[in-house]
Amino acid sequence: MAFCSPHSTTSLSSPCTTIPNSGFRQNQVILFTTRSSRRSNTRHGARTFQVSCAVEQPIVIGLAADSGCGKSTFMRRLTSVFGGAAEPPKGGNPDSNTLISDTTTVICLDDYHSLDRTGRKEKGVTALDPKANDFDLMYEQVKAIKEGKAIEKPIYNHVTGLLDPAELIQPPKIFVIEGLHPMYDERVRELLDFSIYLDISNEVKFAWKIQRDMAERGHSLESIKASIEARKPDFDAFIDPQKQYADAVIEVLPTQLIPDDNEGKVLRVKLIMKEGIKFFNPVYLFDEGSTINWIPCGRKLTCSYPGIKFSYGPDTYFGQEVSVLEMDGQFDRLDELIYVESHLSNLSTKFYGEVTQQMLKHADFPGSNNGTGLFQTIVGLKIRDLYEQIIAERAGVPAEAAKV
Ligand SMILES: Nc1ncnc2c1ncn2[C@@H]1O[C@H](COP(=O)(O)OP(=O)(O)OP(=O)(O)O)[C@@H](O)[C@H]1O
Ligand SMILES: O=C(CO)[C@H](O)[C@H](O)COP(=O)(O)O
Repeated sequence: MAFCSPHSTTSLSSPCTTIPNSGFRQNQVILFTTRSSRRSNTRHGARTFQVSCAVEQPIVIGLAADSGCGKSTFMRRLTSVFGGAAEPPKGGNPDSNTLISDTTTVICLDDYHSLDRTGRKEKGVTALDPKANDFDLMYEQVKAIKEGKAIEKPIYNHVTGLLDPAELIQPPKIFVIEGLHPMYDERVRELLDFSIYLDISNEVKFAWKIQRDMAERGHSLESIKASIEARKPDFDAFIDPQKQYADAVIEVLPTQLIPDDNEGKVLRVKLIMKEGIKFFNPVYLFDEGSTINWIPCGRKLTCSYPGIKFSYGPDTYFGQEVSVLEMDGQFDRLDELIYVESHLSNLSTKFYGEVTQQMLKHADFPGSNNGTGLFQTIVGLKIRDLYEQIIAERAGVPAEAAKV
């Protein structure tokens, strides 16, 4: 059996053993290419490892949204679809932003901030500004992972506001990059097998921020307002435009069921799904391609005021053909969701009722009683399906044979 050593420069085709104490898996040959020389010393030597042997080539998913818009919640739902719990890297930095499960590794793109909190303040730029982020390194490392190579990714520490020493990330089956800029850089965008944008309207964002930052972080109403206002120009310039590139957009708006509602508690949520994406068939209600309005409240679905309304139909989004599924209102009883599920098609479930089961399992997550939770769960199932189809195509077998 071949043996890999840290300074090996040969690529071996035969299986190789794990480097002792390195954390590397079996069947990987590692060629260390230290790139710390071109990094500032605050980077603590981010490195790219070349790996050969029979390693997996991950599929790469991008999830874009502003801070506090539900990315972590979405990631927890996605991981759960694959059946595992996600945890930070074992024995690593307690402030790591990475979450690893059996199938997925989720990294936070804040780790590619090139300026720490003080640096941003000195230069007068926000974290949303591309000038505060290292897109070359982001591209290099996402590409390396996609090629099945391990990386040493920097860590941005949200507690201290500093750039911490890098952490080792192995290529998983599914690699998710979540954060402010997954679709900003064209090179990174090209590496994505699927992309999602969480588009939270200003009114709703404000309501969620108040809820979290006042209740959990002790911020004042004025400081929350000021922070949203301060971010807005850069959000509009650099974050929001990414939604045109997303394969699926979850748009969250105030309800239309309550006139002049400004509480932001009842939500109208749209799932905008691009047509013509390989391995992604948009979900539909009743009849594919028709325009449908459906009020399911009545004998089979309990609805208190203001009720629930679904809509579905074709549309265009940034000049591209899309299907849009919309839910306005909220569920009173989550177990009754099965009634709605039975009227939706192309859900990519493995058994009847899987959407309802997932939603019930995470009834305590934010948004479980409305379209945010429902559509996040559906997109999670579509990603599982996409993964299985890509793996099947690579292996030249029918998709059924690659089911996880
Ligand atoms: N679907 C939802 N319905 C209601 N509130 C929500 C929903 N999703 C998120 N929130 C609110 O927003 C907060 C942030 O959610 P989450 O941690 O998932 O977002 P995030 O984008 O990962 O945030 P950050 O980038 O700041 O870590 C939650 O604590 C909750 O208050
Ligand atoms: O928009 C953000 C991404 O989640 C953060 O504001 C950004 O990462 C800066 O972090 P900090 O709040 O620690 O200065």
